[in-house]
Amino acid sequence: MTSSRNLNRFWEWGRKIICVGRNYPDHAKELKNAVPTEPVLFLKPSSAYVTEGSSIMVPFYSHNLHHEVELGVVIGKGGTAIPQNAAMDHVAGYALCLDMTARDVQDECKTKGLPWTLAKAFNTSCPVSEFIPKEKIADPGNVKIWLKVNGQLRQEGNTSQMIFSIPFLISYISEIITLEEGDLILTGTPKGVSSVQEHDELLAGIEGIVSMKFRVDRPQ
Ligand SMILES: CC(=O)CC(=O)C(=O)O
Ligand SMILES: [Mg+2]
Repeated sequence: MTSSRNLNRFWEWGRKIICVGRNYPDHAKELKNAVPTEPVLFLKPSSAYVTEGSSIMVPFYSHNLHHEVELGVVIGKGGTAIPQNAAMDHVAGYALCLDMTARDVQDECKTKGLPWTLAKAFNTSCPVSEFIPKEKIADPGNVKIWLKVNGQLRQEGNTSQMIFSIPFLISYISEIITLEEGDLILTGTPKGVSSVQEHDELLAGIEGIVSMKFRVDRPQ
């Protein structure tokens, strides 16, 4: 069945944003977390989306907002318990994404054993690039992603460093949470996460494929 909605604007669909944490060993280590043996999952609401031309807003309750550059996978065909060998048939394309994280709040949540919602799911916590059709990335398991703050390189990694591959993640997630057309999976961040301030300019890219620019602001 074909959909009347256009996946080129997947962020308007209001579907799930499923995030994978600690999927790069060097990032797990920089935050002194154990390297996971099973994917760490959390969710963002669709109100977290922000696209170029709008600003990333620092949540009023945070004083340590971090960038996390990640490859996003846009689901084109839904499914439950999708086998790994069929997983890529469910992918419509990709997007470069930021998993903006209120690190001070996340640290407090971890200490208190509370969920990460305030740290990860606030408005504008998921900046995204334009939609990248599947054919434009021949091997999503081998692309370079990077992020600069005010012209300074802070993050640079390759998706080949991911602990859990995209087919594995689609299969694993879909056994627990049914995937729907328009869902987005954030696949985790490489090392180099750091603080951003009001008025900073974030420039991020997938080498040779896409780049995107966002400004950071604070609500008045
Ligand atoms: C510790 C984290 O915030 C995990 C995360 O989001 C990641 O990408 O890794
Ligand atoms: Mg992340």
